[in-house]
Amino acid sequence: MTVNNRPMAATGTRHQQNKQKKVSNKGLYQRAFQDAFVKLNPKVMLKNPVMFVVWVGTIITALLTINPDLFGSIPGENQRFFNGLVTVILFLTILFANFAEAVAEGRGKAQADSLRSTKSDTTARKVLPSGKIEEVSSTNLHKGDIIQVVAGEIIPADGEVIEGVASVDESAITGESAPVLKEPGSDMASSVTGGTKIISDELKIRVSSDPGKGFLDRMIALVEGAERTKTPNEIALTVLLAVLTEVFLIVVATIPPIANYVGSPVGVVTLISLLVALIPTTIGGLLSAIGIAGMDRVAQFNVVATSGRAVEACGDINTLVLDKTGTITLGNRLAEQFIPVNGHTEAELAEVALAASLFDTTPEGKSIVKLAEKLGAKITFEPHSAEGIEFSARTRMSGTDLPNGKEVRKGAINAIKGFVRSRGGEVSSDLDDAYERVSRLGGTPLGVALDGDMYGVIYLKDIIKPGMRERFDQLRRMGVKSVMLTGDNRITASVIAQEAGVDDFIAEATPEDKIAVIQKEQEQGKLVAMTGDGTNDAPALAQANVGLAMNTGTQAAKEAANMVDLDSDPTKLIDLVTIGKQLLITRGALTTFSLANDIAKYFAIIPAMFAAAGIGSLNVMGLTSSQSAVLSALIYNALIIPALIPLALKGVKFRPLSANQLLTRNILLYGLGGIIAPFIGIKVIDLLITGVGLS
Ligand SMILES: Nc1ncnc2c1ncn2[C@@H]1O[C@H](COP(=O)(O)OP(=O)(O)OP(=O)(O)O)[C@@H](O)[C@H]1O
Ligand SMILES: [K+]
Ligand SMILES: [Mg+2]
Repeated sequence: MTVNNRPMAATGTRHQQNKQKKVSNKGLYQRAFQDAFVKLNPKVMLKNPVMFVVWVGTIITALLTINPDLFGSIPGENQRFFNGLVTVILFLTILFANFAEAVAEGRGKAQADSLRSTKSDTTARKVLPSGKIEEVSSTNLHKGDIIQVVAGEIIPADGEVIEGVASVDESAITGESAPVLKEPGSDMASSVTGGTKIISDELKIRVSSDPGKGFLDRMIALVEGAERTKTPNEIALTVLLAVLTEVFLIVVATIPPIANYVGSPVGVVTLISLLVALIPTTIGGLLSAIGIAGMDRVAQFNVVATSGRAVEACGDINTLVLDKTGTITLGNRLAEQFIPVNGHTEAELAEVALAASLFDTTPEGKSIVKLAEKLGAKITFEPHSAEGIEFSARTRMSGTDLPNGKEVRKGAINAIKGFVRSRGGEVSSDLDDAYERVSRLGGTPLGVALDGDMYGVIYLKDIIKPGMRERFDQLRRMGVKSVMLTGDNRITASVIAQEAGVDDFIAEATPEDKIAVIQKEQEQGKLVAMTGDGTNDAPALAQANVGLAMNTGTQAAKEAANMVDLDSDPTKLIDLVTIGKQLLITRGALTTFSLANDIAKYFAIIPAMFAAAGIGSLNVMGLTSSQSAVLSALIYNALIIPALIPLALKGVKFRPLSANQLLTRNILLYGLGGIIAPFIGIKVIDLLITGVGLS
């Protein structure tokens, strides 16, 4: 199964189509072709040691084309036409490698252009401390400034809404055309992004980023690859390839004395050809393209990664920490039923539940009000003289302080039990039956109390997202353990955990528990990924090796995380793990293939070199002539790069197997394939060039 055609990734697919529309492929290749020449600059080439050796080799063979006797003359060797052909093939090898990188960068560059077009310098209306309004350029807005934006205007900077309610079109950033409601206070809806457009009403916004440091600026720099630095894995592989190149350089340098000894002197051009054929040009030429394509694939899933390192880390994740509500379940928990206890009636419970939810703006709160009103409950106090107590993850309760001094609360069962006892009440024995009944259905039970008097339980119904079990099974096969973290009670947690098929769960978790769980895993040497959206998730997101914040989340969460999901779909972490693994596997597979190729090239060129010494029996491939053998090996060596560009960009087909199974499979496929393919390829090229009379 590949990442791209997975049916679950419905949002990803939709946005992929979206992005593809913005980026035309024709322009992409044209630009990449130009960039391939720009990258010939030796300063750029130096970053890639393998290709730099080819670059130096090309210059030498070019000189030897102009003056074949530059390094003295060897009979039958110094031929201008042959040298010229080698020069052209080596030059194309470099060009193909540069083209691979340029194509990989292309989509990001085009995306950056389209983002930049939404980012125009506008005039912003800054609200001065005196209350007066001053017009300033949006480039002069700083953190902490207060600005006013009205319908039809582009929001000039990132910020938090402090006044007003308005709908905002965020399609410039998310590709999602449905407008989003923005209002102050709530975690989900109060943060706005510069470059998005207000389509109704007006907002007062406190600017949260300095000029050039906004979300859009960061995103442009990221997709453009300006901030791309090699990841630790990539550096390690580059060093390995450089060492291999050096080893082959030494090996090739020892050939002339031996060749002279056996009476078959070898020319410089043939030696350079052998060197280029043996050094790992295939993986050397495709390495950065693979990394860039990984970042790009993440971007196509509408996720912004702040570094290639984060994308790679996804591939090495051992433990995935997810929260329950909204991640494993659909999360629109709606009140389904009131279950009275302690001798109260359903109507009494509905009335207290209504009072406790009057100021609760969460979807849960609103749904409780709706159900209570449907059952005929009425408010029996003056709302203006009552005070709403907001829900917090720490208290796990919300409610209302009534004008008559009484307090109504609703919340997690243990929290409500604590509240009732603290008000001198007793927990009635039928409460446990009620909450267990709800929990066994996988629902969230909320206890309702008025001071020390327990009224009953609200059943908040939640549904597990379809296909979760398969996704966790898949993760398990990849060796990734899933842990569900929830503020909900043990029974509900275990029911959902079992049904969804997670490996482990932690119930009644506080924000502190979240970070502790991650630390504990990391102490055992595990790499941990986590999703979250709230300010109280921020420390855990920063602690995790991969933190995926929801775009609807708070600024704090987004800054702490190293990835932001623009669609706010937490299950995307599963796709990211797949992309990360695919990136690592693709790199491994192409390295294996590249190195395995050497065997055939060796058998093609070495016999050719010593042909004059009469050891033609070495010519196991039966190639036509010495020159056609060298040229065929070099042409194969050059053509294999563009031939593998699609694989480097798309990634090796990914199967959810354990690391060991994958290794065995890939060594078989890319190792054996890498040994066999060039024997066939070189032989075919040899027949072709002999046919057209090139040699
Ligand atoms: N609006 C609310 N009013 C009162 N209590 C609530 C409200 N929302 C949730 N609760 C209770 O608080 C508990 C913790 O909720 P919270 O949303 O913080 O959970 P969490 O830690 O994010 O985990 P998850 O979202 O996965 O359940 C809930 O299980 C529920 O019992
Ligand atoms: K090579
Ligand atoms: Mg939650």
